[in-house]
Amino acid sequence: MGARENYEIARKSYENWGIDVEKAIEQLENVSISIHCWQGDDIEGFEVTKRELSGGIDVTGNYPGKAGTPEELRADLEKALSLIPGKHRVNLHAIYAETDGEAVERDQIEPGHFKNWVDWAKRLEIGLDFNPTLFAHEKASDGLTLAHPDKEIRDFWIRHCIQCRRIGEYFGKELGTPALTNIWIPDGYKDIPSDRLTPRKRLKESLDQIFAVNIDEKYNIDSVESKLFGIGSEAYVVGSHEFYLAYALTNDKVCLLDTGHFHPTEAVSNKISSILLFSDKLALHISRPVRWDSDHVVIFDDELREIALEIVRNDALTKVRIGLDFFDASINRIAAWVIGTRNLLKALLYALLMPNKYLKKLQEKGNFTDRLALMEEFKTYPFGAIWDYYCEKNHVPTGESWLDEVKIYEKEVLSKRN
Ligand SMILES: C[C@H](O)[C@H](O)[C@@H](O)C(=O)CO
Ligand SMILES: [Mn+2]
Repeated sequence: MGARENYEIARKSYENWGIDVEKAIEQLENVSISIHCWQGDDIEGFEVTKRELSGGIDVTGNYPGKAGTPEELRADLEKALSLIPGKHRVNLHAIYAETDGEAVERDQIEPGHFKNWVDWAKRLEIGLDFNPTLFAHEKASDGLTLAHPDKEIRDFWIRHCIQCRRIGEYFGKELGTPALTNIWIPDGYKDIPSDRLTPRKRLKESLDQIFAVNIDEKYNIDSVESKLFGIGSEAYVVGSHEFYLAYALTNDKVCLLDTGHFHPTEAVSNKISSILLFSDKLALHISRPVRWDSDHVVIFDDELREIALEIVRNDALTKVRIGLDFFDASINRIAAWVIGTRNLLKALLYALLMPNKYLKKLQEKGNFTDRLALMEEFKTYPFGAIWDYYCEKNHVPTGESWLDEVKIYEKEVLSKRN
C-alpha cells in the first residue's frame, strides 16, 4: 500500500473523532522552528581570536566532519533543512560573525558582519534569530558578565548586547520577519553565596540599560533565558527562573524557557499555561537534559509531546517562539539537527491530531476514566501514516530514508574535511 492510501485510512480513524486532519496539516505547515546553528560546529564560531568554550556548558564527542567555515556551516544547515518538512528559521550566535580576517571585539560587532548570513537566508527565504555570546571570552573568565562587580566588564557586555539587538533588528528588516534576540548569561557562583541580591540588582540594571535602546518590535523581539545551574555555577545562578519571569512580565519582554534549565523532575510543559495566562508571548529552547543540562538531541518522548500538547491545546502556536538547543558531537551533526527537528514537528502533529476539545470536556465533567483511556489509545492511532504523508507533501524523505541522504553527504562532503 502507498503512503497516500495509508494516509486515507489513517485520516478516517481521526475523522471518526471529529478531527480535521487537513486543518492540522495546514497548521503545522505554518510553524517555523528556530534551528540553532551551533549544533553544526560544537559552538566554536568563527571569531578570528579562537577561544575555549566556557560559561558552564560543554560539548562532548569528536565525530568527524564538523563545519569549520561559515560556508561549510551554511551548506550543512541547508542539507539538514532539505530533510525537514516545512519552512524554518536559523538561530545564530554573535560568535558566528564574519569579519574578513580582522579581530573584532564583541562590543564592536555590527550588522555588516552578518551580511553573508542574511544573503543566504534571503536565498532560502527563511528568518534568522540571534543571541549575544557572553561566554568563551576572557571578560567572562570568572563566570560573571552582566552582573559583574567591575563596571568596566559590565559595560563591555552591555555594549555587546545592544549591538546584538541592532543585528537582530537588521535581520528583521532585511528578512521581513522579526528576529528573536535572546539573552542568556552564565553568571553565577560555584558555592553558596553570601549575598544573592547584589548580583541580581546589577543584572537588572544592566538589562535596563540594554533595553533602554529603543528598537522596533516589528524587527527585533527580546527574550531572556533563565537557568538553574551550570558547571561552576552549581550553587547559584544570578538569572534564575523567578528573576527572568518577573523581569519579562514587568518589562514586556519574552520569557524563554530552556527545557534543560530546571530541576530534573520539573516539567517545562507544566509552566506554559501559567505563563500564557499572564503574557501573550513565550519562547522555548527545546533540549533534552539527561541527569543535568546535557543538551542531548531531542527525542519523541513524553515531555516533548506534553510541551506540544500544551502549545496546541492552548491555541498558542502563534504566541510561542519554538527553538531548539542541543549540541551532540558524538553523532553526525546533520543527523542530530534532522532527528531533533523532525521529532519536534512530529510532536506538534501528534498534538494537533488529538481530540483536545473533547478531552477538555471530559475533564470538566470529572470523567477521568474516559480521559485517561482516550489519551492512552490515541498514542497508538495511525499517526505515522499522517506524518509520512506530511513529509511527502512537503517534498522531504519519509520514514528513515532521510538517513541515506545524510550518509551520502557524509561520504561526499564531510569525510573530505580536515
Ligand atoms: C549556546 C546557547 O546560547 C546556550 O545553550 C544557552 O541557550 C543555554 O541554554 C545555556 O545553557
Ligand atoms: Mn538554551
